[in-house]
Amino acid sequence: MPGQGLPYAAKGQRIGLLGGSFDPPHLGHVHISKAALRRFNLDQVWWLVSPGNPLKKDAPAAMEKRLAACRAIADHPRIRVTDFEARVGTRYTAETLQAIFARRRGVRFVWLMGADNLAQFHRWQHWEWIMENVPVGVIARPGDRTSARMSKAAKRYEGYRLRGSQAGILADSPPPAWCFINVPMVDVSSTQIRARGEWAR
Ligand SMILES: Nc1ncnc2c1ncn2[C@@H]1O[C@H](COP(=O)(O)OP(=O)(O)OP(=O)(O)O)[C@@H](O)[C@H]1O
Ligand SMILES: O=C(O)c1ccc[n+]([C@@H]2O[C@H](COP(=O)([O-])O)[C@@H](O)[C@H]2O)c1
Repeated sequence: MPGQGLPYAAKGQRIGLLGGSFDPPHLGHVHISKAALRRFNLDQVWWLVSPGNPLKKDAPAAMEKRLAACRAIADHPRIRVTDFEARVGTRYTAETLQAIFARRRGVRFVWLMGADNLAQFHRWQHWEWIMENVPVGVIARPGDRTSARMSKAAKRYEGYRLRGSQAGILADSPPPAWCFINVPMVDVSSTQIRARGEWAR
């Protein structure tokens, strides 16, 4: 089966998947990727540049523009950028994960997201399947810690939450397993950058 732009990973490696609109990418993405590499004991983080978030009504900037900006800012040997979702024709994370698992057997994946996404995770297609099929690492984000902790997904899977001190074993933990890590927070968002007129769609 062709890789379709999926980075290489050896069997047994621990890979964090950071899905995002990256419209535009910013230092918050770099910061949480580095924090995830360290705290979740990962070998790589792959940025999955989304063709378009199914819950966002406005289309993002062109894929080529976002990919180029991601590659420029993610200048780190263990962060890889891919347009895999556009190549396989999916924008739903559950489908993306199935496609990745089929192409990279024996690799240990962790789904990464900021706290704002945990707060609305129960609106994602097949969200319970996601929780039950991949460990999930959640990274603190300014303003979203409480709503994330009180969210439907957090409550439903509270019994499967690893403490922050156990973050290093998340990738090796059979799902459901998730972990919220408190890291120094970087208050930047793509919305702010677009509002300042520094990025055109
Ligand atoms: N500053 C940040 N701190 C923590 N997580 C972040 C931060 N910025 C982005 N993320 C996380 O990175 C992932 C991709 O984010 P995305 O590309 O949507 O950026 P964004 O800044 O949230 O964009 P927008 O403002 O357009 O919604 C999401 O899981 C999001 O929660
Ligand atoms: O699968 C879904 O239903 C779903 C709903 C909302 C968001 N997502 C994914 O969540 C990731 C973060 O999206 P965003 O726009 O907040 O960067 C990105 O990979 C999206 O495809 C996925």
